Amino acid sequence: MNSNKITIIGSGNIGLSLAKGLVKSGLYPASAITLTRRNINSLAEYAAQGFQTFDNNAQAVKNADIIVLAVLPQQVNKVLDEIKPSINPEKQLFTSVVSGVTCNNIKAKLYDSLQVVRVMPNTSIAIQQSMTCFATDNASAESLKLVKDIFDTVGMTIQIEEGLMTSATALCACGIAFFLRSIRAASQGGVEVGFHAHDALMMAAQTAKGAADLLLQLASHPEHEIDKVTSPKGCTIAGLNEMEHNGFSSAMIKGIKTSAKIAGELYTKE
Ligand SMILES: NC(=O)C1=CN([C@@H]2O[C@H](COP(=O)(O)OP(=O)(O)OC[C@H]3O[C@@H](n4cnc5c(N)ncnc54)[C@H](OP(=O)(O)O)[C@@H]3O)[C@@H](O)[C@H]2O)C=CC1
Ligand SMILES: O=C(O)[C@@H]1CCC=N1
Repeated sequence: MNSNKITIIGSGNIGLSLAKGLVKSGLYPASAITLTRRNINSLAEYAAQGFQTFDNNAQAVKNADIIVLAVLPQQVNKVLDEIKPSINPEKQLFTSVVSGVTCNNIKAKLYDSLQVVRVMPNTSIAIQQSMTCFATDNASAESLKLVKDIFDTVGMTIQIEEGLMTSATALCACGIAFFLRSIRAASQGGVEVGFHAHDALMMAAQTAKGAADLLLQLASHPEHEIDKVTSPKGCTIAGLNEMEHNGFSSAMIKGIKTSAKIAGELYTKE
């Protein structure tokens, strides 16, 4: 178990998913994690589980070894102004999951000497299945190892160039929604061909999980695995080609490009 203390500023969807994942992984006890939000009543159930909860960000960061910024991009500036007097740039490691906010944006508001690591997890971090990308322009190898070790316990990690963080947001963080919608669509197709909705959803989800695991466990290429499914003159190629004629791959590619573009513009939007 880790001995350092984490403060998550902005305990909404991703902040709470992270907190749950870290406790589930066994790396941190709930008591080592501080959660903040303005509406602190919404955190009552987490306080009951042993998390520290605050509605005062400045107070909440004082004893933290690691700070995780998890508010919306348009909420960042106000929060950074609030916590600046309580930050110790020589002792604390600052991480941010906020889309579109660069390490330099954060240092410009806080301290140049502060070590900042941008981290892009997704909501499956709550069940230790996140694909988490991280990047920095000034953190030490030791700090990066600390971040990697933490996020490795709640899924897979990859260090990337900071310039690719908005692309990572689209592919991996927004990606959860894209794949969920694909599964939902598959289940709706399943209902049309005869299954009850509940069964169809479970069948589609397990099929998607199996497809993903074929790639992850066998290090295989999708088209190689697709070739094994598509019997000549068969029903798979007929269905797949019908989907492609209707823009299946194109829709996913265009959606990811749009999300990446918007992710890069979020900080400037108030
Ligand atoms: N959702 C996702 O899958 C992912 C999101 N992200 C990024 O994470 C960030 C948060 O997204 P998400 O969790 O979806 O958003 P949410 O709106 O669910 O969470 C933001 C939280 O911040 C709290 N908050 C707002 N202002 C303050 C403040 N001044 N002090 C303390 N807490 C505050 C809000 O609670 P209250 O109003 O009570 O203060 C809210 O719970 C975004 O920047 C997003 O880009 C990154 C990866 C994945
Ligand atoms: O939709 C958003 O802007 C955030 C960032 C990635 C996932 N959710």
